[in-house]
Amino acid sequence: MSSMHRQTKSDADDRIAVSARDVTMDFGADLPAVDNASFDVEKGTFLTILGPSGSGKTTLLRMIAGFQPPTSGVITIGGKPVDAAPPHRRSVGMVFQKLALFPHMTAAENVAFPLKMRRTDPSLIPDKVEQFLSLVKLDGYGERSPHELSGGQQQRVAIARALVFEPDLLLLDEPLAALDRKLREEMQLEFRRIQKELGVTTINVTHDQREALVVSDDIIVMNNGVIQQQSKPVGLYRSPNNLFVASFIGISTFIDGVASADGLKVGNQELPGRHAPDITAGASVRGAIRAEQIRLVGSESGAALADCEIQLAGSVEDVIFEGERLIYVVVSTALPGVKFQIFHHDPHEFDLFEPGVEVRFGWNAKDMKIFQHAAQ
Ligand SMILES: Nc1ncnc2c1ncn2[C@@H]1O[C@H](COP(=O)(O)OP(=O)(O)OP(=O)(O)O)[C@@H](O)[C@H]1O
Repeated sequence: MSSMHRQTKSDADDRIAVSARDVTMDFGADLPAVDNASFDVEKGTFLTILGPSGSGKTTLLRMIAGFQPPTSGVITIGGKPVDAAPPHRRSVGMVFQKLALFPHMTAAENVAFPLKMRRTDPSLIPDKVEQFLSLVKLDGYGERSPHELSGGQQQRVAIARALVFEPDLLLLDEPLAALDRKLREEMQLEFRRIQKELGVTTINVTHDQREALVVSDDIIVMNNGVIQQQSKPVGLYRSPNNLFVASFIGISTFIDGVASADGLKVGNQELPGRHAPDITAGASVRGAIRAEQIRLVGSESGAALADCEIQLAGSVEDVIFEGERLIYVVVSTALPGVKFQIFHHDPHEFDLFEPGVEVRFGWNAKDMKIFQHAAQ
C-alpha cells in the first residue's frame, strides 16, 4: 500500500517541470513584489504569467531564471533547487524584450553562440544552426547582421538562439512587446507552433490578455504580487475566481449591490445571478456580465429577447467602433449609474442604433457572476 502511494507521488513529480512553494520577494516596499506564490508547471506546457504593470511578473520570472534568490520559499526546476547549478549550466533558454542580439555577429553566429558556450562538438554546430533557423522560418538568412533584419526577424533569431541548445525550459519576458500589433499576433501563433513542435516547457510573461488566451495551455493571473488564479484559458475566461480576474480579462458591465439569496439587490431591483462561493446574504457585492452575454434589440422588437431572464429598457449613450465589432454603451433608469457595455458583431447592422435611441436589452441569470466587493 505504502509503495503504491510512493509510486503515484513520484509519477506526479515526474510530470512537473517547475515548482514554486511559498515564494516571496520583498524589496522592502509597502507590499512584497511577489507574495507567497505557489504553483506547478507541467512538463511540455506553455504557461503564461499575466498581470498589470507592477504586479510582480518579471520578478517571479527572474527568480525562476535564478537571477534573483527569493526572500523566502523554494523554486525547483526538474526537481532541483534553481540555485543548484550556476546560470550558464542551467538548461534554460530565455528571450527578453530587451535582450538584443549580438550586433557584430551574423544571425547564424548568434544562434551558434550558446552551442559554443556549451562546448558542443564544432562539427555539429552548422547543422544545428541551420535546423533552428529553419524552425523559426529564417532559412537563408544566416549570413545577415541583426541590423539587416526586421524587428520580427530579429526576435525569431533570438528564439532560435534560446532554443538551439534544446533547453528543458524556455522563459519569455514580453519578447513581443515592441512589435506592432499585426506582427505581434503573427509571432504569438509562431511561439505556439514552435513550442508545440519542440514540446519545450515554456513560461511567458505578459500584460496582454489576448496573448495569454491565444498562446497558453495554462495561465497564472497576478495582482499586487499575489497569484489570483491559475487556470486553463477557457476556465479563466468563463469562471473567474474573483472580481480582479473578472475585470482584468474581457469587457464586462459591473453592478454594485447587496447579496440576496440567489442574486443581488440594487434598491428595490432583485437581479438573479451566480454567487462566488464565499458570498453570504447581506454582503456588499459586485455583479459582472460579459459584453457578449447581453442581447440588444430596438424598443419595438419583442421576440428577440424572449429567452433572456432579465430584460430592461434603456437608451444608447455611446457607440464605439472597433473595426470588427461595435460596443454599445447603454443606460437604463432601472439601474441608475450603470453603463452597460454590449458587443455587436453583425457587419450588416453596424448602423443599427444611434446615440439617444431607445432600446431593450437583456441577459440570462447564469451569466451574471457575483463577487465579494468592499463597499465604497
Ligand atoms: N530590483 C528591485 N528593487 C526594488 N523594487 C523592485 C525591483 N524590481 C522590481 N521592483 C518592484 O517590484 C514590483 C513588481 O515589479 P515587476 O517588474 O516584477 O512587475 P511586472 O508585473 O513585471 O511589471 P511590468 O509589466 O511593468 O514589467 C514593482 O512595484 C517594482 O517597482
